[in-house]
Amino acid sequence: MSDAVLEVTDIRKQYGETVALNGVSLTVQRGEVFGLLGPNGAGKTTLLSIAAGLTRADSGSVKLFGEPFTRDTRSLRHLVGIGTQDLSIYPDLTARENLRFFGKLYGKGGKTLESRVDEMLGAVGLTDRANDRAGTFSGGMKRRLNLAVAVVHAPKLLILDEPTTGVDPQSRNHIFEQVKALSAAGLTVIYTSHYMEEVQTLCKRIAVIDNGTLRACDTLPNLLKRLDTTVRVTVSGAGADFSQRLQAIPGVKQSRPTPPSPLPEGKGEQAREPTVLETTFADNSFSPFPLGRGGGGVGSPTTFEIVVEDIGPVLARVASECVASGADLTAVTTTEPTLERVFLNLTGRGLRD
Ligand SMILES: Nc1ncnc2c1ncn2[C@@H]1O[C@H](COP(=O)(O)OP(=O)(O)OP(=O)(O)O)[C@@H](O)[C@H]1O
Repeated sequence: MSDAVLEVTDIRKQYGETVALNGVSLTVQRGEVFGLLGPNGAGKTTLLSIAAGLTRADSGSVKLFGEPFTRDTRSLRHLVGIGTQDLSIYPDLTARENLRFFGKLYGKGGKTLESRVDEMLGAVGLTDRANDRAGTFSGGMKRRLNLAVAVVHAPKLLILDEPTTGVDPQSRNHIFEQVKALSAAGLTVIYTSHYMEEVQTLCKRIAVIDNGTLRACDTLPNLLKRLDTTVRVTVSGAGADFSQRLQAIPGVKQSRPTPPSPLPEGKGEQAREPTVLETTFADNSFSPFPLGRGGGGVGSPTTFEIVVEDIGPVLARVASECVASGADLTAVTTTEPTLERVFLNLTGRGLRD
């Protein structure tokens, strides 16, 4: 049996002139927490809504647990739970009534539903407020209840569209921990958020969409490998040709005297955006490159920026070049690749609203 819980193939969706999805295909595997990232208006909610059977695609197909799934498919609906970006809960119902309502909507009832409702209230920390109207809740409590109603019918696939937006750190952490617990219990989760650290921590694989198109879909380590590393090398007493010497080191893709920040911007997957490992040693006495201390050392320090794919083999050569050119190596600064930089590399820095 296939391990694919959700397979979307070549999904297209247009709202008037706006192309929300322009042929998106992806597969979510059983048991994984799958991250979906994209700037505002990228098409995430539209995709999730089609995947959950709430919106009809113009073309393309959705399979849920290997079965064709559309807005008209009733039999598979109970397998999916969706925590919508705009809250689904009813403000005039109490927390308990909301949970009962959504449970019944999916065909649950009786003692099983009542005990599930109690379980969910406890899981999201709302037992004490069970009989209060949801409209009286704080933003964090509403978000927690929104999560509970998404899973009250015990779905097999949980889709969460920005579940922690607009909540305080306590509620955010609570929701985050609940998602981890649900995942540990075997639920497959699709998680979309603008908080990169949430996605980086939770998700096994991550898709990035932009302008209705899938830009990348891979594991976090593989996404991070797309980035080059930029190393800032500060030396005193460097000769005029020092940048060229650095450029000549095997593995150095680019070298130049200190450019203005920010780092050069890559475009799409063709360009690998430089990133940096923050490891600065400003004090020469702690320099890990004692061999790099040449006899020169005169003049004010100059910083060069080099772009490398793999920092390891290059650093020793940088130190050797300092010795050879009689310069003092005074600092090396690098920066860790992050999901945020991968995201910006894939989607650009232009504002989207
Ligand atoms: N019901 C609709 N009618 C018209 N246009 C829509 C509708 N829903 C979405 N759109 C448009 O489709 C595009 C994709 O929107 P969508 O909400 O899917 O993006 P998103 O990635 O979820 O954005 P955000 O991060 O802001 O929630 C946007 O240009 C949006 O304005």
